[in-house]
Amino acid sequence: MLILVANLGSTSFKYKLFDLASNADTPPRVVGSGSADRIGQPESAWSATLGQHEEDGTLELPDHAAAAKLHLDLLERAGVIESINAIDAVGFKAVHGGPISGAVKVDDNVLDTMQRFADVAPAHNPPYIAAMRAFAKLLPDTPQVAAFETGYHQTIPKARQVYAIPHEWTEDLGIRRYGFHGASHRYIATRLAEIHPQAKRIVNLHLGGSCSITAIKDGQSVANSFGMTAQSGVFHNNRVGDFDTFALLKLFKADLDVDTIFQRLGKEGGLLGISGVSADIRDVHEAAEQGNDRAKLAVDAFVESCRHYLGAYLVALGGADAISFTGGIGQHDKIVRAAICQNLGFAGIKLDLDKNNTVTGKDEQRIEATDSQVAIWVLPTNEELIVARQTAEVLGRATH
Ligand SMILES: Nc1ncnc2c1ncn2[C@@H]1O[C@H](COP(=O)(O)OP(=O)(O)O)[C@@H](O)[C@H]1O
Ligand SMILES: CC(=O)OP(=O)(O)O
Ligand SMILES: [Mg+2]
Repeated sequence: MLILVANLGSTSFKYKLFDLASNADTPPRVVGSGSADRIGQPESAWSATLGQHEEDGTLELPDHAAAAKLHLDLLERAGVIESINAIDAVGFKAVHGGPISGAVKVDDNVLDTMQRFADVAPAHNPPYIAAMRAFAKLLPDTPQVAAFETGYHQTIPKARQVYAIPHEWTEDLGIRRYGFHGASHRYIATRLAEIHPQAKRIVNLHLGGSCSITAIKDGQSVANSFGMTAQSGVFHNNRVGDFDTFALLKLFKADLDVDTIFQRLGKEGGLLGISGVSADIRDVHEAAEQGNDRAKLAVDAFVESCRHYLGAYLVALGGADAISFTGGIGQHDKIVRAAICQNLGFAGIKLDLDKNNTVTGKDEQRIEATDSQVAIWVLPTNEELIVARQTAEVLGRATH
């Protein structure tokens, strides 16, 4: 069974094409994969692995649709599949389904619900809705599954779900913390259970275009930094993160209308807002190195934002056996990892700077000092594998 999993990140397009054997003991095989970064920027670097063959290049003015088309064409051209009609199902790492959580077959009700929540998921729901519609046109008979990110976080205790608001808003309108990045946090929890089974208390830092931190106890999510929406918690590439709701009153009084305020908080905040340079941390570091004070402030504030939740979750878990870094920044940014781990010896967390500097980001590596009580992992995430398994499950096929 060939399952294509589409991961439309806030800054990237990623996909994997899995061949899932009917035998549950055979692990899914990736027959093709690819990515494109800097979606929405002038130029994107893309790469693809198509069987034994690798290719890369650049794409001008990339959006998710252009990146998806490029990769589907490459799959056909490289002969990995004869035509896209060979794909048996498409799984989406969907984000906000409001009351719909976990994995479900995409139908009009799912699309309508995603549309109703598009206002609170502006960076994610619109491109997913567009992609689902585009695939339905291309492959009208191929089933689609949406694996909503909130599913993994259903184990978060109520006291960490509620906002301190009139309770009828929570009960009647569903205004509460949901948590996102469920596929990634679930993958890391599952993977660490295999390669580091002694680690029962884990803080996983998924830092990418969107950033979130999860406290994991015995494999389950018990806290996640995202709230009602994927704009909250640790701040993001260009989205605000945690913010004081009453500060909005000052913005209204400054004669800004609601749409403008939310547009700017959702597109001109985060790393971009503070630095004024870029939403991509690679550019922000470069500017900071050249002496740009706002760029340096953006990196420092980002690190503080991460340490805030790391500290909170160490308390929630009563200490950690392991912390792990994943996502584009988590896997590749040694400056951020080192700054987050600085002076945490009191909590048993000590980084080995040499290991931190030489880690590939593509392999599973440990970077703690020999006298650290807490393991520090850098782990490539594999959200697509989780979504492929969920897709097969929804469509009624047993998988490994
Ligand atoms: N080699 C790198 N070094 C440092 N940061 C990187 C690198 N590659 C990507 N990033 C950061 O990771 C972000 C993308 O992370 P990713 O997890 O792919 O994002 P998303 O899924 O949210 O689109 C980029 O915006 C950039 O800030
Ligand atoms: C919330 C979420 O899934 O974010 P992203 O796709 O940007 O990583
Ligand atoms: Mg992502």
